Amino acid sequence: MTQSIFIDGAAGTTGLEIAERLAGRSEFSLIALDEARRKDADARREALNDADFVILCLPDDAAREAVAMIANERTRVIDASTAHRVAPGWTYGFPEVSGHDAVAAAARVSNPGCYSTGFIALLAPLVRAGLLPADWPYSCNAVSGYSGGGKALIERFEQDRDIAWRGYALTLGHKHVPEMQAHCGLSVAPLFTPAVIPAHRGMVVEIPLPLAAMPRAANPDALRAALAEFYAGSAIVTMGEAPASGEMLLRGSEEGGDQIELFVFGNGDGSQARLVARLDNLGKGASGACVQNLNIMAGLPETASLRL
Ligand SMILES: NC(=O)C1=CN([C@@H]2O[C@H](COP(=O)(O)OP(=O)(O)OC[C@H]3O[C@@H](n4cnc5c(N)ncnc54)[C@H](OP(=O)(O)O)[C@@H]3O)[C@@H](O)[C@H]2O)C=CC1
Ligand SMILES: CC(=O)N[C@@H](CCC(=O)OP(=O)(O)O)C(=O)O
Repeated sequence: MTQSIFIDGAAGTTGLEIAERLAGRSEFSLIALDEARRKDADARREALNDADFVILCLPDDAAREAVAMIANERTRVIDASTAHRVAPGWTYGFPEVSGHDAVAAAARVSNPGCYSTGFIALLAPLVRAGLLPADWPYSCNAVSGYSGGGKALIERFEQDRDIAWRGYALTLGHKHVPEMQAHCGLSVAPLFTPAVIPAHRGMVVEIPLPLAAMPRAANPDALRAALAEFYAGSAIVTMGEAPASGEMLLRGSEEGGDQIELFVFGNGDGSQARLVARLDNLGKGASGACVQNLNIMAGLPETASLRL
């Protein structure tokens, strides 16, 4: 039987990419609101309650408002915004880390933030295995393509070609920090330094580790082996090959995709390591993860219509 889907915020960056991925899927039918009605509260309320699955691609306040409009037990929700990522009653939509069964059974799924996806993919399995401490003050440095900031940041970067790097969250209160801390089980909030670069899409998230100074920390080879074992069998989370050239590149022309690649680099004596994740902020960082969660919730193969 065909299941109906309403993407609230379908005209935005994340919503458009989800619709592209779902085009041609016979298992789903899309409920669409035309341009004149896509922000009309009554039209949205009707669509939100008619759909089997709702995917929210909205700013946080509008996402909270949309959830409050759902007045039936049947409609299941995937929220791409930050509104519900540490909220009680919501399942964190990172199936590799939260568990596929939990996502499959959930009525309310919060899609992880793009930076958080890289951070949690790297750190959660290692802390859980006791190979890195849960009580260490981790740092995370990251760069994102400008599509991570939605329509407004895309317009800004495409109008001002002179911006070569944009550091932000300078007062250290980035909205992804609570989910990073909660879903890695850390007792101390990580210190997070994000920046935007003049590429449309793509991101690199890095956790530098002064292993020799850390209590209960394994060596880089053990960390790499543990991540490879944890994600063995996943077509989406993969281990990258150490580049023979000695450098990693993110190219502005890259088309992106729904995989995430993980790397563990270490120095000769194993006293320092760099955990690095490379992903597409619009892929596993947003739309690809929404479609993966939708597939799992609908009981379908998790990689259907993903860009692998
Ligand atoms: N871009 C990314 O890489 C990622 C984004 N996200 C999250 O996904 C969500 C969507 O982000 P993104 O697609 O980038 O943002 P965009 O700004 O590109 O799109 C948001 C869309 O929501 C629409 N909208 C705003 N308010 C309402 C409302 N009250 N009712 C109906 N529609 C409304 C906007 O309309 P209009 O077109 O008129 O402005 C716009 O089309 C956000 O919460 C974002 O944080 C999550 C992970 C990564
Ligand atoms: C480059 C850029 O601005 N990125 C966004 C995060 C994108 C993302 O993951 O969004 P949500 O957490 O809202 O879902 C930011 O840092 O606010």
